[in-house]
Amino acid sequence: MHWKDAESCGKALSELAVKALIEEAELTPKPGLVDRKDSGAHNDLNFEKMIVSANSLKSTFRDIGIAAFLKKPSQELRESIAEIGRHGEKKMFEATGGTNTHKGAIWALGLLVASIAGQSQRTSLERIANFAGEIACFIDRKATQTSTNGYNVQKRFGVQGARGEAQQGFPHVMEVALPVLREARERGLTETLARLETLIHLIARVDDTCILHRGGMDALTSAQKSAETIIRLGGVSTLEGWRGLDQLEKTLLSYNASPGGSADLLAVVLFLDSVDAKNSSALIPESLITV
Ligand SMILES: CC(C)(COP(=O)(O)OP(=O)(O)OC[C@H]1O[C@@H](n2cnc3c(N)ncnc32)[C@H](O[C@H]2O[C@H](COP(=O)(O)OP(=O)(O)OP(=O)(O)O)[C@@H](O)[C@H]2O)[C@@H]1O)[C@@H](O)C(=O)NCCC(=O)NCCS
Ligand SMILES: Nc1ncnc2[nH]cnc12
Repeated sequence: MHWKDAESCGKALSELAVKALIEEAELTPKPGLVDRKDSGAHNDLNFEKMIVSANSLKSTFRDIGIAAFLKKPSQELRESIAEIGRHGEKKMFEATGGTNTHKGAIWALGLLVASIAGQSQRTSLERIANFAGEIACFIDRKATQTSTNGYNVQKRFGVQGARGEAQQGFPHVMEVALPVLREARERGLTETLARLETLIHLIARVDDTCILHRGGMDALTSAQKSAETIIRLGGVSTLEGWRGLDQLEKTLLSYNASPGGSADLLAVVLFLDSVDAKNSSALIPESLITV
């Protein structure tokens, strides 16, 4: 990809990132999560707050795109976007009155925005995800938070969480979710069902530290089994699979657990999908693309 300047790059990528967050929130139904219908396992959140939160992050993603413009993965880049990311988290908490809505999404989308902005040529999603992983592998020496929910859960259960997902180049996005979304579209599912199917595959596979933090390993195993059952029944487009969504919702609510990490990764999938779609069209005028 090649933009005219850093500002237009930051602005374009930020618009796509915020759009992905809004589309994730809008998807209904989503077991255990906030959607248009209800707030799932969250008593301090609702749909409007998710939208306010998504919009509050516009300047964060723009600034990350500007800071990373034509920059290769490096310690310096890692630390400069970490500072912008932390400022974004502050903005998110101000916008939501102190509730964590999009921390995992700021992390994942921030890294991917930086990766895309850094590349001087139109490139593949695989390369974008790998570059983001490389950036995530540098240590942020100025990191302030040590005892996060994710960190505590990683220590207790030995899972990789959001940090590992990014450092490995987003395997659940690239190898599970994006192929599921595309295959569901090819099968002729509506866009809503295709996205829901993608979310269910993520819940079945991701070690979501948000579920682990609230409900422990029992909650994670039960949620993954419920999601796997939906897949085994033929997915959300079958009557049995659709009915399975109720069981997944009941399972999550019985542990007061929410698959917030999977929701963030769905937003990542929607973001990368939109980047791919724009890659060959309007976002970048042909005259500005170097191949
Ligand atoms: C490296 C960081 C991601 C920090 O990670 P860490 O694991 O240490 O910290 P957490 O605070 O737990 O945040 C991680 C969030 O990532 C999401 N997530 C969980 N599992 C996965 C997974 N397997 N793969 C990908 N993503 C995952 C999840 O976010 C969602 O859940 C949030 C709600 O979570 P929580 O606060 O635990 O919710 P409650 O249960 O309601 O909490 P309590 O009220 O009970 O306390 C929701 O926001 C979703 O987004 C995890 O929360 C990174 O944040 C970091 O280092 N940031 C610094 C800045 C930076 O370097 N930025 C880089 C460029 S932008
Ligand atoms: N829709 C959603 N509901 C609850 N937590 C989330 N984190 C990211 N998206 C979410």
